[in-house]
Amino acid sequence: MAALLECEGAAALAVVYFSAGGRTAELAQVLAQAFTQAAAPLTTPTSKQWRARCVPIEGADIHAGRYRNEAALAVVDQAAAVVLASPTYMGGPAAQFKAWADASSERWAARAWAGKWAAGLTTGSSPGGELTCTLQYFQTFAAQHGMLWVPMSALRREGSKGHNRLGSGLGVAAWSDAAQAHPADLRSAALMGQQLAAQLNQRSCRFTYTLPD
Ligand SMILES: Cc1cc2nc3c(=O)[nH]c(=O)nc-3n(C[C@H](O)[C@H](O)[C@H](O)COP(=O)(O)O)c2cc1C
Repeated sequence: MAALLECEGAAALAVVYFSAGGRTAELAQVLAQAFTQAAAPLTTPTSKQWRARCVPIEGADIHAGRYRNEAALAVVDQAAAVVLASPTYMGGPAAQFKAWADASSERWAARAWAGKWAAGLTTGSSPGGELTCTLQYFQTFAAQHGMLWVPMSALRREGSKGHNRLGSGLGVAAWSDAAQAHPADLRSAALMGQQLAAQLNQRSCRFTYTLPD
């Protein structure tokens, strides 16, 4: 099998999230903002401005269990990287997120998202609430699409400037039993945004394949 690697200059990040109570949304927005800020100095006069765009998964777009919002899916088509974000519900992503993921199956068949970068973010009310299971699902989903996984590279750090409180390597794992996201988790989300900007600065690649006869 011959594989042809194509590199593109333009890049943008889609942050796809479901959030019922606002904590995942808060983290997703901080991540997106940190990406856009970190990417701004990387923009050249000839390249597109690198921006992150948040794509909320709305319950109103789910009909009889099926997610139907082609415009929202198309945001990912245009992006070079995607962040998959959902609260952990019963040890996995929320059903609303899964409905969105299932709606990407035509793109899976067309290899439309292959070669994009992907990262994950989840929230829970408990530090031992199987957050890792949700991140593992996101990684599996990314692999099915042929996307390239970006792990959480920052180690656990305690203290007033701490981050990655759970020492997660798979992605941003945040937990709070309060009404808002924890400051350390907001820093984790920002770090992931910065990391994705740095990743895209190194290389933005799309793959096409020539299958054997
Ligand atoms: C149906 C349901 C199931 C949940 N399951 C888990 C779980 O398995 N693990 C956990 O840590 N938290 C669990 N939670 C708590 C949520 O993950 C947590 O409140 C999360 O921060 C909510 O995110 P949001 O504010 O973005 O909606 C669950 C909440 C609901 C409503």
